[in-house]
Amino acid sequence: MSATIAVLPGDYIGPEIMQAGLAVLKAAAAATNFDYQLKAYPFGGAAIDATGEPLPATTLKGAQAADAILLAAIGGPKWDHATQRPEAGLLAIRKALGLFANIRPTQVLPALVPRSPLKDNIVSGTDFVIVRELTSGIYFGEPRELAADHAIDTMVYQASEIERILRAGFELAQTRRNHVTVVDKANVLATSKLWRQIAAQVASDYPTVTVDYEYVDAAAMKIIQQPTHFDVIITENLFGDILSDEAATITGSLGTIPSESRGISGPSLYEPIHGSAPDIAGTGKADPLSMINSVILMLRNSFQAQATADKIAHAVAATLAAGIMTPDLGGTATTESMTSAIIEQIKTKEAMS
Ligand SMILES: NC(=O)C1=CN([C@@H]2O[C@H](COP(=O)(O)OP(=O)(O)OC[C@H]3O[C@@H](n4cnc5c(N)ncnc54)[C@H](O)[C@@H]3O)[C@@H](O)[C@H]2O)C=CC1
Ligand SMILES: CC(C)CC(=O)C(=O)O
Ligand SMILES: [Mg+2]
Repeated sequence: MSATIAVLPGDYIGPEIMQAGLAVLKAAAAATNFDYQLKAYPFGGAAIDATGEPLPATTLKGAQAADAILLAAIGGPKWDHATQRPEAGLLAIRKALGLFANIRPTQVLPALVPRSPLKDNIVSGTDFVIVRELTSGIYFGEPRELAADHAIDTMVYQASEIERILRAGFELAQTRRNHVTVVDKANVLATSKLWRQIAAQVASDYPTVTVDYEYVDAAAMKIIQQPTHFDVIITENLFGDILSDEAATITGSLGTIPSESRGISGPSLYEPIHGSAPDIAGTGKADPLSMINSVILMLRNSFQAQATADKIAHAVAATLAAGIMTPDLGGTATTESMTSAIIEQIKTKEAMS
């Protein structure tokens, strides 16, 4: 049966990197007989322009009906003063699909060690995953108010929301190096104190997993100072948002990192962790790897299409090893030439096999 993929290209560099991801998917699927169909929907700023809403009902329905969702990125200055912002659509689709667990890998590929700002041997071997709670916390809490003389945001967590994300993280750790770091601000925040209590209970169900606790400020430092310490970091929505951009940077570039957002049931959503990069849109400088790596994650986790995913992963590694990379990694390739080089690798390997 053919896999149905909902495609949400979004704004600014979104359509540029989506085109790259889909071109690579097409080449790898042809080489491995992976059968799929794409259905594209407006989302974010593009949807506001087309329909007045960042998440039109047809887009949500299409996403719900798909086997997996590929999203590039939304938002940007064009909609800064619009009645509705594209980001509202992003929060709404995550909530509507119940995508509470956001998995953000941080892995320094061998070919990219010299491109990391850390560059030394602390970096090599860096391979950890941030498990970010995605549908609660301060991005969703009420009351929320913006007045001339004050503003309010509210951080709320239900115990059940904390427990399910902790369990997702512990389960993941069991498939990796059996180590969890719970990141919070339990010296100040009530929500974090509850996280620690529940983490201690959940940990007792996973005796093979070692656990440590870090305050978020210290964790931010340790990610730079000792990134190989981490295996699975579990944290709440806001902290995970911030720490994952920081962690991405030590891999060489924010422009390479994918993510998966999953719920209890229904399709997962795969997207780069970065935004729509309005500063480089239309220049050919957008790194397509974040989108291509999101395609790889989708193939592995939603479709168990390991051969197709491996085909792309090997082509990416070979392309980087040949020194072909976009300016964010210090190279001179364009989005298009990088994508073509990866497709060429897929076809060359196919011809040889
Ligand atoms: N999931 C999503 O769609 C997200 C959307 N946003 C939205 O994106 C818009 C822009 O936000 P920014 O704060 O500028 O963050 P951003 O992540 O778009 O860009 C930050 C920096 O990273 C660079 N960058 C990002 N992706 C890149 C890529 N693939 N290749 C090369 N360089 C890349 C950009 O050029 C920029 O210098 C905002 O409206 C924001 O709300 C932000 C984060 C996530
Ligand atoms: C609208 C934001 C919460 C998007 C973002 O920065 C992210 O998900 O990483
Ligand atoms: Mg973010």
